[in-house]
Formats: sequence, structure tokens, C-alpha cells
Amino acid sequence: MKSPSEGTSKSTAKSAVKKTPRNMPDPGPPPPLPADLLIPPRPPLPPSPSPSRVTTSAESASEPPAEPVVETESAVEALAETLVEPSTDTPTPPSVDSPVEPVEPVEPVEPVGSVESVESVDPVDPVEPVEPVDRAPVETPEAREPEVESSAELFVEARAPRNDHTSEVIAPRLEDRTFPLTAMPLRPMAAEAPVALAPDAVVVRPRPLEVPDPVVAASVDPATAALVVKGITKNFGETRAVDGIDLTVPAGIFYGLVGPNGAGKTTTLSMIAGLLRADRGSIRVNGIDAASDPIGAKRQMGVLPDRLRTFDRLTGRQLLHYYGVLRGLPSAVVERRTADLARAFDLSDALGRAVSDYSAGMVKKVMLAGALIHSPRLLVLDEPFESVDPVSSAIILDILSTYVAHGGTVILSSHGMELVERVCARLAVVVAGQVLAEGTVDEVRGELTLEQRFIELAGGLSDVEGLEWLHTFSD
Ligand SMILES: Nc1ncnc2c1ncn2[C@@H]1O[C@H](COP(=O)(O)OP(=O)(O)OP(=O)(O)O)[C@@H](O)[C@H]1O
Repeated sequence: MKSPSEGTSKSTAKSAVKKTPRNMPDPGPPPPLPADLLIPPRPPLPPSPSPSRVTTSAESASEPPAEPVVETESAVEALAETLVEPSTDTPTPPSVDSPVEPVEPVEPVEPVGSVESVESVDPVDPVEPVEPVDRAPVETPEAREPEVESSAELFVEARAPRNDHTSEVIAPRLEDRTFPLTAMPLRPMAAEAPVALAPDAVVVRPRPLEVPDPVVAASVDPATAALVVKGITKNFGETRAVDGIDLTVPAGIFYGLVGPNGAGKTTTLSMIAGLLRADRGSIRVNGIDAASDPIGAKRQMGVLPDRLRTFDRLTGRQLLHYYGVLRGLPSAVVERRTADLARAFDLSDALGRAVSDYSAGMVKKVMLAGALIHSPRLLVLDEPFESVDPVSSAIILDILSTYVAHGGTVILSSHGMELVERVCARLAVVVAGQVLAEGTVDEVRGELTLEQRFIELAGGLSDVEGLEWLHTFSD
């Protein structure tokens, strides 16, 4: 899921840091990070304007450049997932099953993480102590390794975005969320207010359509669910990004979250992952209430965030090292798993190179490897297949399918309807921050393909007028 800022964020970050030469030898394990990496937050942004269905060229031209909107969450994610220093000063809590092996201090090999490279990073909240959690290990060979609960650094509470403040509800709530699948009445779309157009305006005219009422299939037993989300809501200024979403995700399945751009998928996943705080509602991960035990809930999860910004001056090996030790794994285990994951994701040859030199797909893969390294019970993956080539997609899918077959749960967002149709046992269609359909793929799509159903729920296709000049060719 991209934001207006995403296209520029990587290049900005890249330009702000010194590149590591591509053929530079692998500098080995990562150094500890300087404490001055943490930069004070920026002042709050003004509330973003309400979206309009019609955009005139004049309006577009006069609009200021889009502000990066969720740098804070990304930065917190980056900090929480990768770069909180594995300091020997930070006490690592004892595991239920076995003591945590102390992480070996590592020697700096090069300056890491200049201030410019993390300019948007907000300070991290104080680390909360980790409570040992009694849980049955997943039946995998990895699970038989010394079970080490995470160190506290990973479970840093996310901060609210800098422009986050509550506001009035601007979108009417959908009234009936439990309409039977078989008899869906259609209701007309609300009429739009007339808009004064410039003569050369580009007009997107929605075709006449009817939007079905929400569809929610037979419910799953929340007692055994890997994830139960109830009524979560999130406002960004005057924008209601998520509007009372309910989800129940059974354990051991792929669960898809689909919806048009700006529907609220990333915001929802960010709240589930603990990177954003919900304004309202509750989240339970494997029975652990995320509000009362955020560390316990986060311990259950591996997260692939929506943005691929990370501490990309580290090599792939260093990055995975941090992912692992911050989850409390002993160095030897991290090393072994790093090699396994790199082989699986076809990154072995790239492990010694700086992540800033990776392609987008490679960054996604190394971050996905980082989300897996502590063998979590729930994977929260925001568009895991975006930018990934078909061969790598098939490999990732294979890895995840095996994970799911062994009891792991994956909730993922995707714009790939065919993939969701093929892979996910259940899905939710989110439109304008609300779940319009939920259930098995068959239940949601009905007689249509999932793509047709998606388009229908998303408001149908639009006819575009005002771009005739595009067909005149300037040469
Ligand atoms: N930090 C933020 N500040 C202000 N508005 C935000 C912020 N994050 C998200 N939004 C807004 O919330 C709404 C939902 O955004 P979100 O990123 O969750 O959508 P999405 O479904 O993931 O979209 P896409 O498929 O395009 O990635 C959008 O209107 C977006 O502009």
C-alpha cells in the first residue's frame, strides 16, 4: 500500500545516506547503534483536506506537495522491528523454558545510521518489561530450538502519528453488517454535492451502480481464533481511516484483507501489529488483549509493514541479526536461521551487501525473512507480494503455506484478487474504513469472480472524461 510519500521516501533516504559499495566485503555482525539516532518528533501537521471525487486540473496544480503521512509508524516499526540496540544494558527477561543467552557485543565496522538517514524517526517510548508467556510451541524443528522469549526492545509501544487527533465522524456508518448472503438487497449510492468545475476539468463520472449492503458470513469461534478485532476505529485529523472494523481470524489459515486504495487496510494492519493505537475497539492476539498486554500480543506476531523503509545501511545479514537478537534469540540461532532464510528467499549472495543496494523485491524479501525469524504464531503482512517477481512470489507462498500448514496464521493485504482467491481461506473486503463483506472466498464472491465482487463493493468502475488531449499526441 503506497502513500503519496512513498514514491519519494526511498530516494530521499537513499540520497541522505552514504552508499556502501556494492562489492564491499561483508562486514560481519552489526555494531551497536548510537543513542543519538533518535530524533525528536516533528511538529504536528495541519489536518488533511477531505477527499473529493472530482479533481480539477486547476485544483491539482495549486495543491501543495503531499506530506509524508505515516513516517512515524514506519519509523517506529523500523525501530521496533530492526534497530533498537541490542544493548547488554537492557535486561533480557528470563524465558519460561530456558534462559536467554546473552547477545555478544559486536564491534562497529562502519558508522551506521547517520542522523540524516533516520531523520523522520521519533523517539521511542520507554521499554516495557517483558512478562514470560506460557505457550505451547509450534511443532516445527525450529520450535525445538531453545525457546527464547523476546527482549523488551521489540515491544516498544507505537506512538500516534504526528498529525493524529480525533475528529467528528465524517462518513456515515453502514447500518446493517449481518445481512444474509443469499438475499442481498441493493441500495443506491448517496447523491454527490454539485461541484463547480474549471472548463478544462478532468471529470471522473461514476457509472450508475448500486452498492450492496455489508455481507458477513457465519462467524468463527473467537475462543479459538488467532486474531479477534472488535470495532477498531482510527481517525487521522478529519479523515476516518478505519470505522469500526470487526475481524475474526481463525488459526492456521491465510486471511486476506482487500479493498481499494485508501480503504484503511494498512491502518487496520498497523493497529493489529501495535504500530498504531486504535481510537476505539479491541484487539486480541491468540487470546492476549493487546491493550492490557501489548508486549505479550506483539510477541505473538511477525510484521511486514507497508513501507520498506528500514535501516538500509546495514547489510542484509546485519539487518536479520538485529531482527533476531531483538526478538531475544541467541546469536548462534540467529546466524543459523539467517542462513536458512537467505537460502529460502534466494538472498544468500546478497547478505553481505547493504540493504540500500537491494531492489524493492529484495528489500521485501529480507524484511519478510526478518518477520519470520522468531517463528511467530501470527504473521501480519502488508502487501507481501508487491514488487516481488513471480518466482520469488511462488517461493514466498510455498514458505508461508508450509507455515500455515503447521498451524501458523497469516493475515495479509493484497490487491491481487487472483492470489487472494487462490490462497486465502477467508477474507474481508474493506471499503471506506468498513468491512463490506467477510467470509470464505466462496461466500464473499458469490456467483461472481472475486475481482468482479471487489469492483462492485468498491463502488464500480468510472468513466473518465476530460482527457481527450491525451489522444492528440504533442509531436
Ligand atoms: N498518518 C496518516 N495521516 C493522515 N491520514 C492518513 C494517515 N495514514 C493513513 N491515512 C489516510 O487514511 C486512509 C486509509 O489509508 P490506508 O493507508 O490505511 O489505506 P489502504 O487501504 O492501505 O490504501 P492502499 O491500498 O492505497 O495502500 C486514507 O484516506 C489515508 O489518506
